[in-house]
Amino acid sequence: MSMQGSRWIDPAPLEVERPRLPWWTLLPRWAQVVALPFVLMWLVVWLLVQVGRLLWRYPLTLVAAVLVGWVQLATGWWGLAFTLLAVVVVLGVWWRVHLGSFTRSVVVQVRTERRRFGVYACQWRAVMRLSGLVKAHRAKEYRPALGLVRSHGWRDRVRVRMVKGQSPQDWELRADNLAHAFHARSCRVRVRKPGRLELDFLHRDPLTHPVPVPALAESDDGVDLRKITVGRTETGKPWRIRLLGRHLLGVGVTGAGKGSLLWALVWALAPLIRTGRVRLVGIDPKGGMELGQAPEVFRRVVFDNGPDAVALLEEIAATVKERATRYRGAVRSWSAATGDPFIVLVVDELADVLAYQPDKQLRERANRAMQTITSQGRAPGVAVVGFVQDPRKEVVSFRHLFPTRVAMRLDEKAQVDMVLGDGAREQGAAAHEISEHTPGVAWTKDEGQREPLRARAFHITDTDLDTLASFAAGRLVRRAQVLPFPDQSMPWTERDAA
Ligand SMILES: Nc1ncnc2c1ncn2[C@@H]1O[C@H](COP(=O)(O)OP(=O)(O)OP(=O)(O)O)[C@@H](O)[C@H]1O
Repeated sequence: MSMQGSRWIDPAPLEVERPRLPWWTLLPRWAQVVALPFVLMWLVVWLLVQVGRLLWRYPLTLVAAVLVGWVQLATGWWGLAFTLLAVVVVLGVWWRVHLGSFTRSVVVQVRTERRRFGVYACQWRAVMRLSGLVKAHRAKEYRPALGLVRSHGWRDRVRVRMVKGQSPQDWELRADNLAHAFHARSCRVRVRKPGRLELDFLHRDPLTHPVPVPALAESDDGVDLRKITVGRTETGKPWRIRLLGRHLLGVGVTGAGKGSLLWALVWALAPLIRTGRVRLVGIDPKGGMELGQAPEVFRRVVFDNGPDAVALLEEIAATVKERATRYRGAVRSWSAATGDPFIVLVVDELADVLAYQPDKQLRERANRAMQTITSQGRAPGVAVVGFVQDPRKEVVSFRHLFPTRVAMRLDEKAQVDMVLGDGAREQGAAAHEISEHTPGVAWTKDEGQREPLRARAFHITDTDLDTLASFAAGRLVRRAQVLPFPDQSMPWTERDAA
C-alpha cells in the first residue's frame, strides 16, 4: 500500500528509563541478613571518618559551637554572655601582649576556616567543572579532591589530589583560570608528591617594598658562616645563606638586583672581615662598577678579566691545594680553630672571566683554576660567590658545583631549571615572572633543601656602602655625594669652574 497521502506517522519509541534497583536488593534474604552487621559497622566507621574530617578541617568552628551549646545548656543565656565576654577579654589581652602568637594561632586559623568553607569548599565543584579539570568516564564524573587549606592573608595554600590521568601541566595551563575564579592575583602550582599538588593563590606580594638592611653588627660574636642573613623570605622569616662548605651562584638579568645580594652578604660578614677571620677577594670584570663601590672591604680586588684576574684565581686554587694537604689527616674541614682565615672569592660577572675572555690561554687557565676552587675548596674553607646573567652551560659549564643557587629575575622559563636544578619550576619557582619593579627578589634553593623559597635581598643604598667601607677601613669614607643642583642662571664656563 502506498504511503502517499497517508496521515500515519510512526510513533516515537517509548523512552521510559527502567528503574534500576541497587544490586544488593537482588541478593537472597539470608545473604542480606548476614551482611547487615558488616554494613552497619561500615556505616559507623564512615560516619566517624566524616566527623573526623570535619574536625580536622574546621576545628575552631566546631569546638566553639560545641562549647557555646554546652555552656548555654549548663548556665543559660546569661552564663553564656559572661563566658563570651571573658573569652573576648582574654583574646584582647593575648592580642596586646603577644601579637605574633595570637596571629599564628587565632587569626590564621579563623581566616583559614572561613576561606576554606566560604571560598573553596562552596565553589570547588563549579570551578573544577568550568575550568575543565574534571574527567568523565562511563557516565561517572571524576573530580580533583580539595585537601588542606591554609590562609595567611597574602596567600592561600590549597592542597589538591589530582584525578588519575592528569598531570601538573594540566593545572599550570589553567593557573590563570583558577586565580580569577577564586579572586586571587595569581596562582602557583607546585607538585608535593605523585598525584598531589599544592596551589598557592596569591592575593598580594609581601615583597613589594624594599627590605631595609639592619644595623651593622659591631662584634663578630653572632656572625655564623652557616647562616648569614641577607634578606627576608616571603613568609617574613630571615633569608639565610650558608657559606661554610658551600659556593653560591646568583643568576639574573641586568637590573635584577644581584648587587644587593652581593653587598648584603658582605654587610653580614663585615665584623668577621674587620677582625681578619674572613678574607674577601674579588674580581669585577666590569671595570669596578660593582666592587669598586666599596673596595676597602676586599683584601685584594681586580677590576678586569685579564692576567691579574687569572693570577688571583690561580693563587686561590694553590691555597686550596696547600690547605687540603695540610689538613689531610688532621682535620676533616675548615673551622676557626685551624687559624686560617675563611676565604670568600666574589666574582661579579663569571661569564666575562670564564667564557668571554678572548685570549684562549687565559680563558683556559681561568676555567682550570675556578674548577679547582669550586670542586675542592669547600672543605679547606674557600667559598665562591659568583654572579652571572646568562646561566647556559656554555657560559658556566660547572654550575652544578655551586650548591646554593639563587635565581633572580630571569628572561625565560627554561632558565629556571638551569639555575635551580631540574624540577624547580614544577615546585613553583617562577623566577621568569619576577617583576622588574622588584629588584632583589629571588627564588633560591640550597643543597638538601626540598623546596625553593622566594625572598628579597636587603636594599643596600650608596650611603650603606659608605658605612660599610668606613667600618672595614676604620676611617670615614664618603663616596656617595649629593651635589647641589647647578645654578641655571650662571654661564657655562662659571658653572664648570664652580
Ligand atoms: N634588594 C633591593 N631592593 C630594592 N631595590 C634594589 C634591590 N636591589 C637592587 N635594587 C635596585 O635595582 C637597581 C639595579 O640593581 P643592581 O645594579 O644591583 O642590579 P644587577 O643585577 O647587579 O645589575 P647589573 O647586572 O647590570 O649589574 C638599582 O637601582 C638598585 O638600587
